Amino acid sequence: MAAPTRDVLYYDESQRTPLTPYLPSQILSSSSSKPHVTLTFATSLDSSIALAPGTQTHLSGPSSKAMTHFLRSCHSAILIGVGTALADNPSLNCRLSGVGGYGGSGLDNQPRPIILDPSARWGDLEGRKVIQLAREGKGKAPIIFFRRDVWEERMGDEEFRERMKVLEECGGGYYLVAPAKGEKFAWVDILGGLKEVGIRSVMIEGGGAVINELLGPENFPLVDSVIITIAPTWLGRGGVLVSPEERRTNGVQVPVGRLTDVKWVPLGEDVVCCGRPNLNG
Ligand SMILES: NC(=O)C1=CN([C@@H]2O[C@H](COP(=O)(O)OP(=O)(O)OC[C@H]3O[C@@H](n4cnc5c(N)ncnc54)[C@H](O)[C@@H]3O)[C@@H](O)[C@H]2O)C=CC1
Ligand SMILES: Nc1nc(O)c(N)c(N[C@@H]2O[C@H](COP(=O)(O)O)[C@@H](O)[C@H]2O)n1
Repeated sequence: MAAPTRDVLYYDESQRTPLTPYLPSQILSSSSSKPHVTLTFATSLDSSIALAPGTQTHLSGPSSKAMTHFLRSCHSAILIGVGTALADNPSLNCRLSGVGGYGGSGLDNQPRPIILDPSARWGDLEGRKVIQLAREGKGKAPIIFFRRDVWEERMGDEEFRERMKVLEECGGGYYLVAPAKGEKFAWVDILGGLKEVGIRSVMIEGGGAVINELLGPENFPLVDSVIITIAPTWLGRGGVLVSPEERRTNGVQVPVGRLTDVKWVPLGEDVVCCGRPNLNG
């Protein structure tokens, strides 16, 4: 069945050009050990991505929302942490006119949702939008990254086996990783895993924990492009902050990171900041 028109987003051809230098190139060398990584999110003027932990806040205006969906159409996967999956119940598909399920054929240009859920917290798959959309042919089904030991233990449990069946029946799957620290995976392992399952480019959308990890000095070099929507609003204290851990050199506090090749693109009332990690700055 055709998608209702109100769901479909449009993003003008002329607005796409400024973003081109930050997008994954169509030809990625097979020798690259990781996919192209675009880190992207929407923030307030006081660096909050949500009003409070566990809640969803709409920051992007209509034009920057359409831009986000254009970005989704340019990547083979979208990745989020389970905190976002639980808080937002997101669709994680691309609702741009002309992509598969929204006027295009099959699942053309639909990204694969990836959820980092090391401890298997994301349950109730029947109630998840991403699962419904996969069944309706309007998006791909997710691949969940679990801790290997947690997955092995949980497979002893009937409810979890049923969950895996639901996932596989709608075309999704799972990938098992050994944690590097606590429940967390090393980002090189996550990106290596994505490459192994055939992902050539990934758009990492959040949430707070994921973004702050990637902005840290160890992981920032793994990021190829950063595309941030800044909305003209302050959310106030108590929100989900983008603020990576402080960094010290010889005991002196120094900036954590900086962008280079920067471009600012006004979109409606928002402004979009594009750049690449400045690894010398
Ligand atoms: N404004 C925006 O653009 C966005 C806002 N959000 C907001 O962010 C909030 C959610 O953020 P958080 O609670 O910080 O959750 P999160 O989405 O960053 O998920 C955190 C969880 O993901 C898993 N995880 C993270 N890094 C991992 C790693 N290296 N290895 C294995 N597992 C890992 C862990 O289980 C961790 O507890 C929500 O309120 C959501 O609405 C989320 C995405 C975008
Ligand atoms: N670009 C952007 N702007 C906002 O204002 C947001 N709150 C988000 N959140 C991210 O988008 C996901 C929701 O996606 P669907 O519309 O449900 O497909 C949400 O889970 C965050 O990752 N992004």
